[in-house]
Amino acid sequence: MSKMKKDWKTEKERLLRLDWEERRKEYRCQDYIPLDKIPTWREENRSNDDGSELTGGGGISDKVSLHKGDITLLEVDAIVNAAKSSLLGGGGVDFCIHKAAGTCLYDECRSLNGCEIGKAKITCGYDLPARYVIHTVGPVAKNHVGQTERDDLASCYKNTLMLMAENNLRTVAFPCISTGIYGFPNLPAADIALNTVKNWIEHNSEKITRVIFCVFLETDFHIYKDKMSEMFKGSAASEGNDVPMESQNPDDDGGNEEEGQDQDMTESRDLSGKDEDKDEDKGTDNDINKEAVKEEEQAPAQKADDNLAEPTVSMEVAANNTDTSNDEEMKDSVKSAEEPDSIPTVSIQPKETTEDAEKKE
Ligand SMILES: NC(=O)c1ccc[n+]([C@H]2O[C@H](COP(=O)([O-])OP(=O)(O)OC[C@H]3O[C@@H](n4cnc5c(N)ncnc54)[C@H](O)[C@@H]3O)[C@@H](O)[C@H]2O)c1
Repeated sequence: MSKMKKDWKTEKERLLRLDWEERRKEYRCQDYIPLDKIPTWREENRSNDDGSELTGGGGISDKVSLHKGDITLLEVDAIVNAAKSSLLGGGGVDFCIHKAAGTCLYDECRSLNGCEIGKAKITCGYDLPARYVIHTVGPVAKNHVGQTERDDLASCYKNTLMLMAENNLRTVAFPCISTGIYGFPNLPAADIALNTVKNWIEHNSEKITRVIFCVFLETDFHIYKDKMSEMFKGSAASEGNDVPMESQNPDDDGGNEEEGQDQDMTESRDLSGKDEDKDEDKGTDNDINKEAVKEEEQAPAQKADDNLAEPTVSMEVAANNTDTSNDEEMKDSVKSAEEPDSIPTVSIQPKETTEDAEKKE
């Protein structure tokens, strides 16, 4: 039975008025993960192997978590989408978020007129357990990481956190931005993510309760675990004097911020076309980062409501989705995801546009 088409503005207003209890009745998936089920780094790593108390990093280790799993299940103020510049959905985590949020997310994204690399834009979370989605566009690195790519990736994390603070949101989950299709090597990406977030929390700790690094690949889990163990090891006496995070990648400076650079949180690269080799979305989706996609585990099924079978969306399926720069195809692929157990693996004939539908009413 076709569902009544919801107007995203009305739906957004209604949902954002609800408290958590009422919101929970609206989640598409009932196996959501509440924040209190995600331990902080300190809670999870009470002591070192030799039993010594893990300290250092001051309050930061009480404000960050490492979580391996599907970001669409996390019940936080906002989850971050590694989006494409059109914001009209695609594959990977972008596909999973749109699929779990429903078509209102797509409709609101269309009203945003895209997003520049390194910048961030916010929408409602709709059917997700997260109240909001912050969409950010990472750099296309294709395994080439120059200063531009490092700065752009750092800007994704900084601008997302800025947007969180501007909207008085306090709990956020990040995927490993740009490390999938956009081909940013996992190690330097993790360095940049952890150092940028750490620097931001050090200057804004009263504005944030929790930052969750939500990894999906086993590779990333081990990279983040090692780096976070390093970052938060040390005596109380050296509080705030964390071990600097050097990339283990010899030819990478790890994106460590210059002293004082982290004061300017709104900085993102000037996109006036100065950077000829910047190749935003053209052909990027053909550069599927085969390594990352090969290792992908099955994304946990999104439990829709009872009468929908539990489609399993693997990164492979998501990654092989036809590029949906054509917004109608994306809309259809999200819509069909709401119908019983259909996961689009081929491009779908564009149906009527939103405007056509409205004309009919
Ligand atoms: N054909 C397409 O249009 C197409 C195909 C694949 C990906 N994409 C996406 O790729 C571009 C962004 O590249 P990217 O490397 O920043 O993102 P990405 O390719 O989605 O990978 C980013 C990270 O997210 C991880 N991930 C995947 N699913 C989940 C999940 N459910 N929960 C948590 N983490 C997850 C993934 O393993 C990787 O570590 C955008 O165009 C976006 O649409 C597009």
